[in-house]
Amino acid sequence: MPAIEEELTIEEFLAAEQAKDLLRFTTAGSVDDGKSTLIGRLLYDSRNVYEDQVRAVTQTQGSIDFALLTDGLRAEREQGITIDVAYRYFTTPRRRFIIADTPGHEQYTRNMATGASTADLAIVLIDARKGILTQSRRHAFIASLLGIPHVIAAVNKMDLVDYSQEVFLALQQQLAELARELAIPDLLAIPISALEGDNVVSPSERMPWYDGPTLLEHLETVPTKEFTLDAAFRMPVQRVLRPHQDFRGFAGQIASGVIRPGDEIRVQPSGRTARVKSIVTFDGELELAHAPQSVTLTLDRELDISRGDLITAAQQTAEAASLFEASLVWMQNEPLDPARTYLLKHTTRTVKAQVRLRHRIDINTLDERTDGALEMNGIASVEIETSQPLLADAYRDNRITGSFILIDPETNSTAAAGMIRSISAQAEPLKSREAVAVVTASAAQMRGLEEALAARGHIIVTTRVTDRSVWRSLLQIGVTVLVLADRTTGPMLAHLDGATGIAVEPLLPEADLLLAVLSYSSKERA
Ligand SMILES: Nc1nc2c(ncn2[C@@H]2O[C@H](COP(=O)(O)OP(=O)(O)OP(=O)(O)O)[C@@H](O)[C@H]2O)c(=O)[nH]1
Repeated sequence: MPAIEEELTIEEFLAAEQAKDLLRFTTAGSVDDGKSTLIGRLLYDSRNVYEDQVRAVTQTQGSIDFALLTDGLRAEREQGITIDVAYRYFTTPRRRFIIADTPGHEQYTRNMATGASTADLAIVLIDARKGILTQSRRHAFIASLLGIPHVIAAVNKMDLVDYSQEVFLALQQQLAELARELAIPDLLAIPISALEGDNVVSPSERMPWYDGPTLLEHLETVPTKEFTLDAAFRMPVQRVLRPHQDFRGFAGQIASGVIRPGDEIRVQPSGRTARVKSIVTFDGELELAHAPQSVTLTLDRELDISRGDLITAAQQTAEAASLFEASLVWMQNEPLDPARTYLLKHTTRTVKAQVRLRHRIDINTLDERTDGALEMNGIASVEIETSQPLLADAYRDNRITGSFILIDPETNSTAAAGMIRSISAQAEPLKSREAVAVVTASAAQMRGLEEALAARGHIIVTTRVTDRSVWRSLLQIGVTVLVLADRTTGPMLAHLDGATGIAVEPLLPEADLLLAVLSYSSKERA
């Protein structure tokens, strides 16, 4: 551990640590490429291991087994972690780091997706003797799929190729091509020897031809906040706070962007705007807040805001959509079943979702395949339709409002991680009319449907199932009438169909709730 410098009190030391910025990174490599050795070397050379941990892995001849060091640390961390990713923390004078270390070679994709979902950077290990293998391509592909902005290709075991510049340059060129092919914006190749310590923390004397940064130097200086600060302001509302009559605040974690008192915001889905009056935190009011801080906003006017709403920059709003294209990384044993309804958790909301498989991606060749099922560790392009609209962005614009997880409603376990690729322009399965009347038995169902319709710009006339005369007259004046019926009221619709000349057109035939459009059949009109 780095020694606490004499002149600092413990409080000062902790405050200094907190003030340092944080880089999250993940590591990927094939078996025996040297991932454990590299992490051990990185922690040891940057003085982030305790002496007793070092003593335990020092061999009789005095050399340290770095892989064993990592495995020891890994075993300590693995207890109680359900998914197979160990998060390891270390710090240098310039930055704090969290490594999402993904051991286990079987469930690589799933683990990598879990570990990498919040990563700023991925280290892909390559054995200098073997070159770029199918697995290296796969790791780089997953990094690009997950939108990790920075990739280090650590060309390891340079000691076994005599620290050859030619070997490295050839690999560097192939890696640059791979980066172009996968649209990875920043890929840096670094020649290292994890075992000997070359270019990991200290520059290598055996590779004087290399004039780039060492691995740690690059980790310490690569930009981290570009996404969260440059992106449009987004804050999903977690709670509405109303401790007394005079205070009403909206609490949540800022997903992206910055906010200041006086900024104009918009609340979605209602679309209403207001200005930020104050930004309240435990430590007092702020003049500026940014992702990923948790804050409470107060506004200059009363707006009806509830949990699950999204506060955005007034002019840069998210899309309200219930139909979109996404990439999925499948994470559970049972393959995707398109006939089932899954739960979809997106920021602070959970809704029901239907998933249609477009094609799977062969992760080794990157080919698209329309045969076969989407199984554990598989990646696919899918179309998703949700029961209520999400307030979402494309993943490339926002990694938080652009991502979601699918939950298996039977087991409550995570079925898949998803990234929104595009929000469909045809997210308009309802007939576009100026007004829509909704007939429903329950207020709870009503609220969900109202939101969905409002988000699509419909005007809503509310009526009850029993108010037949009301919706019949609405039909007569040409208003689209939607009926949201459940299993008890559903049969009533079937009865309608034959007896009254009103056509019933189910919109979501598979859903638990029957959503149908009513119109007079042509027979009746004629
Ligand atoms: N010569 C040489 N050997 C290395 C280097 N890095 C790792 N090794 C050796 O390669 C073997 C595999 O290393 P590990 O660190 O266990 O590799 P790994 O299988 O990727 O690690 P995990 O999958 O994380 O367990 C070990 O025998 C290491 O000593 C290197 O830079 N040079």
